[in-house]
Amino acid sequence: MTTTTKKYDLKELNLETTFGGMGKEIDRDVPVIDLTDFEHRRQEITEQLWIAATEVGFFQLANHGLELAVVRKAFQVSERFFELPEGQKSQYPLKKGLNAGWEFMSQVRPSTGTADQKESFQITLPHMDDLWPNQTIVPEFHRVMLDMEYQAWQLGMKVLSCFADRLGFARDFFTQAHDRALPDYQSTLRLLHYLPLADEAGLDESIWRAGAHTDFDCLTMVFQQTGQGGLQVSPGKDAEGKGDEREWFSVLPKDDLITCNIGDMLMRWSDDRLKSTLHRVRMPRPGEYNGSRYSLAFFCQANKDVMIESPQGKYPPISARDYLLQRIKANFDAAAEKAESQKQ
Ligand SMILES: O=C(O)CCC(=O)C(=O)O
Ligand SMILES: [Fe+2]
Repeated sequence: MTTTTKKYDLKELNLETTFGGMGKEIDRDVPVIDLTDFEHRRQEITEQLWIAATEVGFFQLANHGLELAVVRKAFQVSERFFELPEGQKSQYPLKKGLNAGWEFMSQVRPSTGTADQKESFQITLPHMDDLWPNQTIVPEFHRVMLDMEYQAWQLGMKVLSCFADRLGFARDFFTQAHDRALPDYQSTLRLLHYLPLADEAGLDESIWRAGAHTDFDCLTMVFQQTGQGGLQVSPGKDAEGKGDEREWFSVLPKDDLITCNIGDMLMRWSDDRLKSTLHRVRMPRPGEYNGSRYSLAFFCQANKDVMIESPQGKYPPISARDYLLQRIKANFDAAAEKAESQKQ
């Protein structure tokens, strides 16, 4: 088991350093919540979301209204992007601290201390000026991703409006806090490509497609493709010191379901009533499909100038800007420091 001993300012980050081990696998179902006829069934759906989010922290949305054709197109275009030669992709480098642009194996999770085996391209609308591949480089990229980003945002706000109701906030509280029209908007659509594995590769327990972590945001919506598994969830983030006794269950990917989880911002905003849940993406094991895995994730991250204030004062107020910056720094600085020291 690999653990790092670094001390962070945020409670969430110090906890994360204790989560890196394999643990043991259990079977558990993720609650599936059917959004059919949302406006008429709002109350019932809110109850189901609340139970799933307070008890498990993970749930899947069915009949959510986000067209499958849009999602499939976004996957296609994302694959076209990742197929580009490295020299071309590096024209769109990740902007430090802004969640915009392309990175390759640069995310080191505090839980594992090793780089995630993946590349990603992040879309955060206010920072994209020079980052859109044009029509000849990846046809339709801009149009398809804008459409996907908008539809994901709309659905995210619908789900968050249910949590707002239940928390006693105005129904549009989170929509205001994630205002797409403002320059400090910082919700992110992330295209992910987990690298294929060589056939002869054995199992290295310190290497992960995505090391164990909780998300920084309010709500994450992950789109996955049938047959490309690996996402695992550990219920009960707060049970510290479990080491290899920590339990993990796998989430079965399905094209028409959206896998959602609560992130740390919403956990703070709800005085820990809503659970931000630990998860990871494991490597394929010998004999399993070991080709590329693609996923798309939309992170509902409150606008920079919004203050995250926990109603019962469990956490000191912090701006969404400062909160996110600390989390990004903890994930990306290790790789940057290493690259810098290799240059010297
Ligand atoms: O790709 C996945 O299935 C999960 C991705 C994830 O957890 C993340 O990017 O935060
Ligand atoms: Fe995540």
